[in-house]
Amino acid sequence: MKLAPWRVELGHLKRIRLLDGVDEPCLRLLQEVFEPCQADAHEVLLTPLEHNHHLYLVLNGQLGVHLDSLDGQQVRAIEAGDCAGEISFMDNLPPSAYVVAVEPTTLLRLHRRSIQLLTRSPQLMQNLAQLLCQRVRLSDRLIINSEQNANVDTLTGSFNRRWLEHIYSRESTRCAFNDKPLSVLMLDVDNFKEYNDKHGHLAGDHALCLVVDTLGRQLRAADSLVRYGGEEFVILLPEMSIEDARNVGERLRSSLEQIRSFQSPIGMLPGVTVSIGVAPMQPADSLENLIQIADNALYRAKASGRNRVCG
Ligand SMILES: Nc1nc2c(ncn2[C@@H]2O[C@H](COP(=O)(O)OP(=O)(O)OP(=O)(O)O)[C@@H](O)[C@H]2O)c(=O)[nH]1
Repeated sequence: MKLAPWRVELGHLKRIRLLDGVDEPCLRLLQEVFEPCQADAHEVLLTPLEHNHHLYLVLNGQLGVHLDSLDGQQVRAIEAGDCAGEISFMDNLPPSAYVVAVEPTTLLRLHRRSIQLLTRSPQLMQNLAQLLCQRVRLSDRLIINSEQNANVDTLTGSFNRRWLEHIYSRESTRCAFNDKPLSVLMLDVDNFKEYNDKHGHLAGDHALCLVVDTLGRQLRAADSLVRYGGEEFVILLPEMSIEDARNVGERLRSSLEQIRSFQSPIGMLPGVTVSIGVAPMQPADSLENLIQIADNALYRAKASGRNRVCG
C-alpha cells in the first residue's frame, strides 16, 4: 500500500465513527501518528495468512470483507467513516477474514506500536467496545444463517438429511422421556422417471417443489419435512400415534392427488401422486431402523398399486 503525500487534518479524523466524541487534545495526538495511505482497487489489506499490524480508517472508497477466500462472496462492505482490522489490531492474532479494496480507497492507518495512545480517551475505548460488540453480533448472525442453510435442501427449501439426524436425536429422546409416541412417514413420488421423461427434468424439479409446498402447508410447526433422496421425502411427526400418522398420511396423499395440474415458471404442468409408508417409533429405535420399517411399508404401497398409504 502506498503512503499518501499529504498531512492528516483534524477534519479527517472527525469523519470517522470510531472517533466520535473524542476530545480535541486526544485527536491532535492521533493526528501525529495516523499515516495517510492509498489502496488500489483489488489491493488486499488483510489476509488470514499474515499478521496485521495496523488499524485502518476509511476516508473515501470502499473495502469488501470475504470469509473463506477472496473468490468467495463478499459478506460485508466497509464504507467511508468505518474502520477495518480492529480485531486483529487489538488481539495481535492473524485476521479471521480477507479485506480487499473494492475501488481506489483512501485510508488512515495506525501501527500497533501506538496502540497505547487509544487508551488515552475513555470515549474512544467506549466506541471501540461498541464496534466490537457489533462485529460479534454480525458474526453470530452469519453463523446462524450458515447453520440454517446447511440444513436446507437447495431445490425445494425443505429440510435435508443432516437436519433429520439432528432433529430425530432430539425429538426421539424428548418423546421417549415424556412417554409420547413419535411416527414417521416415508413418501415417494409415483412414476417420477416417466414424469421426467415425458415433461423434462426441469418440470420434474417443479413437481418436487409442488410436493414440498403442498405438504408443508398442512404440517404442524413441530413436524419436519425432509427431502431424503431424489424424489423421496421423510416426515417426522413428534407426539403422534401411528393411527393419527396414518390419517395425516392419507390427508397428504389425497391433497396431492387433487392437484390435477399446477402453474409453474415453465407453464402449466400435470400434478403428481405419492405413495406413503408409515412407521411408529419403538423404544430405543434408531433412525435407520425406523426409516427401514417405513421404507418397507412404502414398498408395499408401491407394490399394491401406488398413490396409497401403507403401514
Ligand atoms: N427432476 C428431477 N428428477 C429427479 C431428481 N432426483 C431424482 N430424480 C429422478 O427420479 C426418478 C426416480 O425414478 P425411479 O426410482 O425409477 O422411480 P419412479 O419412476 O418414481 O417409480 P416408482 O417409485 O416405482 O413409482 C429418476 O428418474 C431420477 O432421475 C430431481 O432432483 N429432479
